Amino acid sequence: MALDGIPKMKIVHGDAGYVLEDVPHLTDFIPDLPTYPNPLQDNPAYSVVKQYFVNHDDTVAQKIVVQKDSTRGTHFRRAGPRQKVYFESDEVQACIVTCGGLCPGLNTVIREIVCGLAYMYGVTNIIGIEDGYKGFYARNTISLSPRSVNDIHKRGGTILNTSRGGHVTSKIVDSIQDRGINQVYILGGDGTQRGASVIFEEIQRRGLKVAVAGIPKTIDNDIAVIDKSFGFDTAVEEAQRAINAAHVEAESFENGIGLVKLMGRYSGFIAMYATLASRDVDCCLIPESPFYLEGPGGLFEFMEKRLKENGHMVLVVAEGAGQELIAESLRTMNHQDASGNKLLLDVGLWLSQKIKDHFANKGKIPINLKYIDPTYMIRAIPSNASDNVYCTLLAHSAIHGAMAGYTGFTVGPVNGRHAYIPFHRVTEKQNKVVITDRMWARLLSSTNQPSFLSPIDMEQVKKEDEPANQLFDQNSIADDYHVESTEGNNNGLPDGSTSC
Ligand SMILES: Nc1ncnc2c1ncn2[C@@H]1O[C@H](COP(=O)(O)OP(=O)(O)OP(=O)(O)O)[C@@H](O)[C@H]1O
Ligand SMILES: O=P(O)(O)OC[C@H]1O[C@](O)(CO)[C@@H](O)[C@@H]1O
Ligand SMILES: [Mg+2]
Repeated sequence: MALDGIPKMKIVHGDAGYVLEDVPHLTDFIPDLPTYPNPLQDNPAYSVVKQYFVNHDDTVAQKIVVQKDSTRGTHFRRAGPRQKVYFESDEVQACIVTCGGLCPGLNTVIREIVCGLAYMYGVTNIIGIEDGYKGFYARNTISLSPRSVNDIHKRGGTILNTSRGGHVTSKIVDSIQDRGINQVYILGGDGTQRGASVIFEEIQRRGLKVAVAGIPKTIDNDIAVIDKSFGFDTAVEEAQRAINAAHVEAESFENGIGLVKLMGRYSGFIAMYATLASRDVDCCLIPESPFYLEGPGGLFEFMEKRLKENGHMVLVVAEGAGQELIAESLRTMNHQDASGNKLLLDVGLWLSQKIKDHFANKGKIPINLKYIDPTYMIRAIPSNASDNVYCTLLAHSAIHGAMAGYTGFTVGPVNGRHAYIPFHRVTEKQNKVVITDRMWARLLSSTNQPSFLSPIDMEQVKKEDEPANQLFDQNSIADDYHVESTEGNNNGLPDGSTSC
């Protein structure tokens, strides 16, 4: 339950600075719940697996690059099936809801929750809530079975539909209670996980035996703690097609410029990875790295040089880049969508016009600019093979956690191992590209673009940047965050927040 807006944390301390940031369990607020043997032990597919069940005290380390004298640091509870479960198969009434924007793989996760519950735990009562959170109280539900979801993973979008806004906690929990739902699987981004957290708190306050499991979804990859979000790889792959087209167009005309706008409201991961993967991009602009157009060291100077050298160039811009520059030139109001997310000004159109105006000036070279905006194309497609496997593991981890009585958690890989992470850890901040980290340096050295930072700016940025996870980059200095940023308690949390 929240105290001054801060959720109560379940922290366990161990030797050598070991800290477990645990997730809630139904028995925390409903004592004496009966347990049952896990039906998986009799499942022919799983019964042969040596050590199939996860040990009760298995945890996953957040920081795996360590030094001789390092403390052990923060850990999360390892995901996976437990010996004992807190639900009998025919007692389970599960529901699934998808919220926020689309993302490749949503249908795969839905399919695998339905099939996983049915095939691993013999659960048959599963319903889909349509249209996101508001569907809890505004729409009828749809019944889901392995048969009805059999080939949905081949389709983009979500068969349940999704929405932004419309989260009224009390009405959602009333609906959960009235329908007798006792496992809630919620797929969505940071906003959705915030919504899931307050649903969990209300369920806990009412003392209901209902497990709430969040499955993080966003192509922006802006969810903290987890290695990466599903659909991200698919989106990066699809972005290659747009970049290829931009390159072909640019190459085929004198002083051709291909400009591609990619998604990324606050985080430039898609633009950064699409650029690194393509090798055809001359300059990548992301929200985390401020840039400027005119004067020495600016974008236009770089473009003139590149066009002189190569006769063409490709620019990739993340939708959230340069917002302050556009706002300055357009003096626009601050608009929001139904979920309260800032509505962005179109950097692609703005930049196209600025580039055209610049090169139209007397004495400048004539250019051929082609602007490609594949925004929704990269997220409205089915997930690729590796995302499909990832989605399956996420669904299974969520099911195992809920069946084992864990609740109020988001599931996701931390350093490659699936873990149960308390909601507040994935919602307290967003994952961003750290421009003082090695991955951004790799990009700068691969495109050879300017950093747009003066030596003074660089010092400032180094001081300000809080390293976050960088997509499996185990060598990243970002991993040092949890030691360097702690004061006193060495667990990455504010002092005084360690009581359990
Ligand atoms: N603080 C909050 N408390 C309760 N509900 C919230 C909160 N923030 C967002 N939500 C709800 O979560 C849902 C999804 O939020 P949002 O539109 O921000 O997308 P998201 O989950 O962050 O996904 P995306 O990756 O597309 O941004 C909406 O229904 C919104 O009302
Ligand atoms: O147009 P919609 O559906 O609100 O979604 C756009 C947003 O969704 C995201 O893909 C995920 O948050 C952002 O990159 C983008 O700004
Ligand atoms: Mg969001």
